[in-house]
Amino acid sequence: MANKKIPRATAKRLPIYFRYLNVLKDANKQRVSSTELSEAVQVDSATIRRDFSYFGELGKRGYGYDVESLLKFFKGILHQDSLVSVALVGVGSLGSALLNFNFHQDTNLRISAAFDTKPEYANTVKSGIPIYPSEDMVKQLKEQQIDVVILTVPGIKAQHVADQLVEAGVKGILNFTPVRLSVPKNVQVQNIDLTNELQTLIYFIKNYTEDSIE
Ligand SMILES: NC(=O)c1ccc[n+]([C@@H]2O[C@H](COP(=O)([O-])OP(=O)(O)OC[C@H]3O[C@@H](n4cnc5c(N)ncnc54)[C@H](O)[C@@H]3O)[C@@H](O)[C@H]2O)c1
Repeated sequence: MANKKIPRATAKRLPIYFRYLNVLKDANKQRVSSTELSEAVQVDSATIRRDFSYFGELGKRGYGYDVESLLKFFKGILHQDSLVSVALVGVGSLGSALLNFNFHQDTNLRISAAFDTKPEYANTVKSGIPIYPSEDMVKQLKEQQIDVVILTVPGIKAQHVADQLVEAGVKGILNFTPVRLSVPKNVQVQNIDLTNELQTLIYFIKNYTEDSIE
């Protein structure tokens, strides 16, 4: 069931559900109704039911959802039951901020290695994370069996680095550069474009009244 294809929009909402379920667990709540969940995560209850339906019967009509079992289920689906090591390439302004952030709370994600071309960064430690010279990148990624990389190099270097990441067997790239990367089909790229996000937000503010938002 974990390998079943689900829509991308549903997949993007799973971490939101997971985060809120953790909040409920910390508050010792044993069950949650779909209305309560809907209000907390700001996703309408029909969408939640449809999202959950991709995974079979997760709740009972009139009972709602059992927090503990739903949390256990999402942990498996989101691979949160084991530590996931992530690497970061490009320790500049944005890269340094992300190293410092390092996904501390409530996740199993850790940046465990960083790479940069600047000789002065080579073999130093920043925010507790070792920085390796980029000549060692392919070897280190293979040795440390890192599948996921955060890419924060200048746009002009992005495709070249992406090619090296593919060579190293990386399966997913969180791409902060403005470049649309060309990678084989078995490699997933998630583009984070802050300008785009901001423009979308402004578009929604200008074009949707409160009544028309789903
Ligand atoms: N700074 C922001 O707020 C921001 C926001 C959104 C997106 N971005 C994008 O993120 C990327 C990084 O931005 P920045 O402001 O941190 O840039 P930056 O110039 O401060 O940092 C880039 C770092 O990448 C390193 N680098 C260059 N080539 C490399 C290579 N081949 N391998 C490994 N490291 C290499 C550089 O030495 C440098 O330390 C850019 O593509 C930028 O467009 C930045």
